Amino acid sequence: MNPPPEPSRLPPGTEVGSWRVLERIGHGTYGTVYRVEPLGHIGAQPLALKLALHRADPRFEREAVLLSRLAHPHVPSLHGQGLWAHPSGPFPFLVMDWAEGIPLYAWALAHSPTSRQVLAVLAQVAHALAALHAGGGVHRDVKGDNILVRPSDFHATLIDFGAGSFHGARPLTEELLPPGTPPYRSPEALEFRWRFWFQHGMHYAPAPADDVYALGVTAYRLLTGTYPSSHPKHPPAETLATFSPELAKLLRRMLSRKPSARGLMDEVARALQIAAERAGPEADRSILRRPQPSPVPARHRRSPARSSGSRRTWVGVAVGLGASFALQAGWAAWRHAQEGAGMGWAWPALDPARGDTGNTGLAKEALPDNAVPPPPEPAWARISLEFPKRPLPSQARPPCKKSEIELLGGCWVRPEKSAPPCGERAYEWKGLCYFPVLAPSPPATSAPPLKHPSE
Ligand SMILES: Nc1ncnc2c1ncn2[C@@H]1O[C@H](COP(=O)(O)OP(=O)(O)OP(=O)(O)O)[C@@H](O)[C@H]1O
Repeated sequence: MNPPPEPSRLPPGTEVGSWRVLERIGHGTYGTVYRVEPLGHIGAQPLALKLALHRADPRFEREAVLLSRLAHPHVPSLHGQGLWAHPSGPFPFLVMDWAEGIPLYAWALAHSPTSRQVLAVLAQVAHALAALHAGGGVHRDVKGDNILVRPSDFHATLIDFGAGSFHGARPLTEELLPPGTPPYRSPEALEFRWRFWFQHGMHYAPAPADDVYALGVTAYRLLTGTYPSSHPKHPPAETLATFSPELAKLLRRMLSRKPSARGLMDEVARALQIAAERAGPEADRSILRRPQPSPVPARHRRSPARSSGSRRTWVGVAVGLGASFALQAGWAAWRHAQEGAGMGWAWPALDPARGDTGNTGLAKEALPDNAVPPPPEPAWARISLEFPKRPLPSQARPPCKKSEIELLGGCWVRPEKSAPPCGERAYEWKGLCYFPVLAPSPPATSAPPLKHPSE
């Protein structure tokens, strides 16, 4: 007898609930997605069936609840859910609308969209998120990989609500932070982790403002090919100067450190839509250009492996609400600014064709015993935490130990490799990275063992 197929490798023809597998389409950290058709309806409109990779994964129930509550043209509708029987135990699955399209960053690379088209796509996603927020939900994993754009008409669909949550949902993990993808986490979420590092039972309460921030990061990466830094002077003035003031303002607003300054998703959606509708003819130029070949000093050339597939470079877009909109070479300008600053030739830190594979944050304990931990965090360049003006609540105060450094009233350690980007766990101060030294916990409490920040 043949062994039963693995949930990640169902052959065509396999029956799952009332659906038949036609083709395996894609997979993420938690699920494999198949194109399916309803049993007994050969040739019917295909649907997407997402089958859990882990038995009894609670994220699937979450995703089903959120999808069933939302009826929106830019969100797949739920058609059904169930459990796929396997000798090792049941695997949850859900069936939803088939979303034709390719992930956002790959779409931009393949289709060289105009500024207007980019704005329109972002507006569609923002409208979908606004509907979710209006119903008391949050997505918590907004990023380019979770936005599919249909090449024929640039219709966008927001997918993967498995990391989402809604009012009244119980936390699925013991982690301080909910699931998410590191570069897209809001500053307040990162601060929360540091503030409550020691405290058991604390959970960051996800808010719509987190999704607004993540959409800002998505837009930023789409437009510049890189992630924003939380450095106070970021985005650098020279980068923003290459965008129209209106777009720069919108980006800055979505990426504000203060959640209330970002505006509601509904407002963001309307601002993006108005910008897309009213932009002048300059907004009809492509946001992507091929770089002019220029002599590159051999020592600064990228290795063939890293440069393959990224021979297009990103330029900024300039669109906005006013009469005059101008497209300019934002990324190129940024790159030249870097060169001018003595940093040498640099291709974008991120390959625009590459997504943000995987997310993190679902603690192992939230998954049943057959679960493997998610893959390591992907490379997330250019993230650093802004240095706090006062010591953190759980941070050691002076006198600091000999190996520590006293800065702004707190004790810090500098890792050996301390050049920014410092990552989401270290703070940047005057071009170097620091970890706060945690104060010893009071003897009376039963605090968990000390974790080193780099763990
Ligand atoms: N409704 C859909 N229609 C068509 N393709 C889809 C649909 N939903 C998901 N996909 C494809 O399947 C892939 C994996 O789906 P999804 O991102 O939901 O899985 P995941 O395991 O939750 O991912 P992650 O690792 O980001 O948590 C997507 O990147 C996309 O290519």
